[in-house]
Amino acid sequence: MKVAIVGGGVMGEAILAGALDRGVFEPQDVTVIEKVDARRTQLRAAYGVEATAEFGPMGDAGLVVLAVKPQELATVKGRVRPGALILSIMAGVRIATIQEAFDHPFVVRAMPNTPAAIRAGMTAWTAAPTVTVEQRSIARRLLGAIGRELYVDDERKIDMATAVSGSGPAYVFLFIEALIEGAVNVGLPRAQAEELVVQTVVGSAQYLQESGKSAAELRAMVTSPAGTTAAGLLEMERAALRAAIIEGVRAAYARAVELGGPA
Ligand SMILES: NC(=O)C1=CN([C@@H]2O[C@H](COP(=O)(O)OP(=O)(O)OC[C@H]3O[C@@H](n4cnc5c(N)ncnc54)[C@H](OP(=O)(O)O)[C@@H]3O)[C@@H](O)[C@H]2O)C=CC1
Ligand SMILES: O=C(O)[C@@H]1CCC=N1
Repeated sequence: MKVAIVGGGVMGEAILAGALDRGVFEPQDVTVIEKVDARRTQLRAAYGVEATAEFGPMGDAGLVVLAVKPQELATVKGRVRPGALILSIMAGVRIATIQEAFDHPFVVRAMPNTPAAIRAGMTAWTAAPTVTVEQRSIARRLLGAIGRELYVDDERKIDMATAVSGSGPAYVFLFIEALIEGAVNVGLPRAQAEELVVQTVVGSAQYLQESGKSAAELRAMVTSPAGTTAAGLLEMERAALRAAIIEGVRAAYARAVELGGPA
């Protein structure tokens, strides 16, 4: 099957790399449609795929991945062939908008995240009711190649997932940056601070995944009576860290809905 990836940026490349690595695509079947000349050169050299600024290859593809920014959808002028699957990862952009833009019924909407670049992504996805069983299985295989995938039955949940797992890596990186600054603040050299913090975050996430316990239970296990953690947590709660995160997710969700335009 011929594949066209429209937009060879951060996410377009992550999907390409994962799919090639897992044998979901073969390089000779893939064309990346990318307007930045230097990116086309890089992608050709790194993955052995075709890369062009022309939209023509969209018309030959059985699978068209839309990985441009939501605001750039209007600049994508290609036509898709009957029976092809369009898989969009654009934040906020609704299935109906894509169906209308390309006059095409078969649309999957997915929300991956940047850890997809190392096949550790989390993708929520859904499909228009018209999408066939075979097309759904192509989507599942592709998204499974870049990490975990979760099918959701309601398109509104894609906007919710955008605010949680799509944007989530940025929240986690902000927390990591802050924890490193805290470590430096109490006197640790930066390189040691980074090593301590990164493994703490990786180990905590892994422990949560493998222990079968909830985050609240695991947090309680760290928090000794009258100990250091209780002192630290009290200050963070006083600074409304928990409320700030909840409000942040709500704002990201509102922005995803707004990007989709009026209902
Ligand atoms: N980054 C993230 O964490 C995530 C992003 N997404 C979604 O993925 C999409 C892509 O994001 P991301 O990869 O970060 O963005 P990037 O800006 O890295 O990639 C988009 C690329 O497409 C190019 N482009 C724009 N218009 C066209 C066009 N008409 N034809 C060909 N190429 C074009 C852009 O060029 P130029 O830079 O010159 O505009 C850019 O190189 C967005 O819709 C975003 O909502 C989804 C999940 C996570
Ligand atoms: O910030 C954004 O709009 C995109 C979507 C999810 C992550 N990045």
